[in-house]
Amino acid sequence: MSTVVRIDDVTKVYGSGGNALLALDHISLGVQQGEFVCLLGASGCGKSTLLSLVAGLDKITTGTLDIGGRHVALMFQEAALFPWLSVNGNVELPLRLQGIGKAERRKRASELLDIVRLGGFGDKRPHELSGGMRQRVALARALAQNADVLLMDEPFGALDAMTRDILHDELERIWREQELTVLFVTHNVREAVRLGDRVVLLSSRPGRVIEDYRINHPRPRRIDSPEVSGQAAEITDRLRAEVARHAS
Ligand SMILES: Nc1ncnc2c1ncn2[C@@H]1O[C@H](COP(=O)(O)OP(=O)(O)OP(=O)(O)O)[C@@H](O)[C@H]1O
Repeated sequence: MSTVVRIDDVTKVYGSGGNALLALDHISLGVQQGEFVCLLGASGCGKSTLLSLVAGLDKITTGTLDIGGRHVALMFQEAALFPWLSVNGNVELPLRLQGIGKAERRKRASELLDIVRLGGFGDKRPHELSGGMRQRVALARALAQNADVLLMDEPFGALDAMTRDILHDELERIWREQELTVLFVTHNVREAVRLGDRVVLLSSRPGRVIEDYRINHPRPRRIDSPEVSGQAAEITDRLRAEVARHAS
């Protein structure tokens, strides 16, 4: 297995002088090809910061971060679809930016919408869709970028539990079928254990890696299974201890 994302001793400081804020403190983390890694931690511990550094949206302060020139696609809690474009138009946008011609774009968008089980919805506008459907479109649009690594920042955080549960199943299926590498930020411990091959626990700010759990329960997992619940309880205890340590 090859390492797709290599983060070595990375520190991130926002601002400077008296306003300097240490967000990430000597983080080291490797993500292997095809791995599903969840980043978990208390609010403000730097999860989104780490994702934006991997995405190249911001610069590290010290250390090294190497993604070997690979392409990344990002997905956020809000689908951030263009409201004036149809579903097809939104999914086709990255294809258009890749210089793919109209007929091929339409064909590919249709395949991608089938993958996220939205076949037949291509002519709808984002406002005509539910929150879960909009996240499916956002996922199709991310897949259209043909990226090696999918970076997801609480993509299901705004959805109701049932919709989230269904999208966990869908994401797991797509991750396997498309052989994706996923780095997934959440503060939902059960969600992390439901989805991850690994759950990387960050300390309260400044973020440091305090545990790297390997989750070996067979897939597909149920979020309410005894295995997932048991491991989530163990990780929650560790997280609580960390938050309490930080607060004292
Ligand atoms: N652009 C920025 N400029 C200054 N400070 C920032 C910036 N972005 C984030 N921070 C600070 O860095 C710290 C880490 O923020 P970040 O959003 O990465 O945490 P998080 O773990 O994703 O939080 P949450 O779970 O609440 O979304 C916070 O204290 C935040 O206020």
